[in-house]
Amino acid sequence: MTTEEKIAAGLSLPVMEAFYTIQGEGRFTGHPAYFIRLGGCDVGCVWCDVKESWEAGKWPVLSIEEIVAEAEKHPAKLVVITGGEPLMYDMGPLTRMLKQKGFTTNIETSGAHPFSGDFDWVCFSPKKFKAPDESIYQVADELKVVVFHKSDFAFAEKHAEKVSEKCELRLQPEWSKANQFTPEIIKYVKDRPLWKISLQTHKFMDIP
Ligand SMILES: C[S@@+](CC[C@H](N)C(=O)[O-])C[C@H]1O[C@@H](n2cnc3c(N)ncnc32)[C@H](O)[C@@H]1O
Ligand SMILES: Nc1nc2[nH]cc(C(=O)O)c2c(=O)[nH]1
Ligand code: SF4
Ligand SMILES: [Mg+2]
Repeated sequence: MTTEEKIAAGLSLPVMEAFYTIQGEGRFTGHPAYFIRLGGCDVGCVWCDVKESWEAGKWPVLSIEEIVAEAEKHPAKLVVITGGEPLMYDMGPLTRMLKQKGFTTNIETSGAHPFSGDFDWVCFSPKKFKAPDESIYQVADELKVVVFHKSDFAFAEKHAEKVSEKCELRLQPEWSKANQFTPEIIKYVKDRPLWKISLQTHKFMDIP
């Protein structure tokens, strides 16, 4: 099999970085977790905080065996797969291997590509820059909308109408606009308690 064929089969993946840290955002904020950041994203968010991840070809391609062996070196059994956009790849083989080894598998995704993989928790963060694939709405456990502009509240409600009833709803201030939008998000959530606030707490702690 060529490297391209292995990537297409989800048996090897471009890995920008992998690191053991504390989940800073969303439902599992505060939980120690091993992050696997895959290279490659075609969504193009103007405010993306990892633009260097976008070009897949820049990053080393590792086999899923190598990726899982690194994850096993850390005490927490929680893995967060992020990127880049992880759903550009078939997440089936990597997530099945992680689960066989006893890991809980979480994903951070824009949902812009068809859903794949065996995930215990799906954090769906839709973007105006590339519409989500319809496959994400039924599997999302958490809808996490980044607020960068006042129109993002209506954008959030539009996606909230399409997710399942059990899906948790969160608003997260875009980091550079947090001073401007956090007061509006606080008021919004107090008035509409189906929504919760998510902050990028790792940035306050100055950890990866
Ligand atoms: C870098 S993305 C990678 C995963 C996937 N591409 C996605 O967007 O969900 C990880 C999370 O960070 C959020 N994010 C990215 N840049 C941000 C910023 N400047 N401020 C707040 N959240 C941001 C995204 O919305 C997403 O929830
Ligand atoms: N600590 C920490 N928590 C995070 N939660 C989601 C992140 C991401 O970039 O996907 C992230 C990240 O980059 N660092
Ligand atoms: S989808 Fe995620 S990784 Fe891609 S540009 Fe947007 S925030 Fe960045
Ligand atoms: Mg991040």
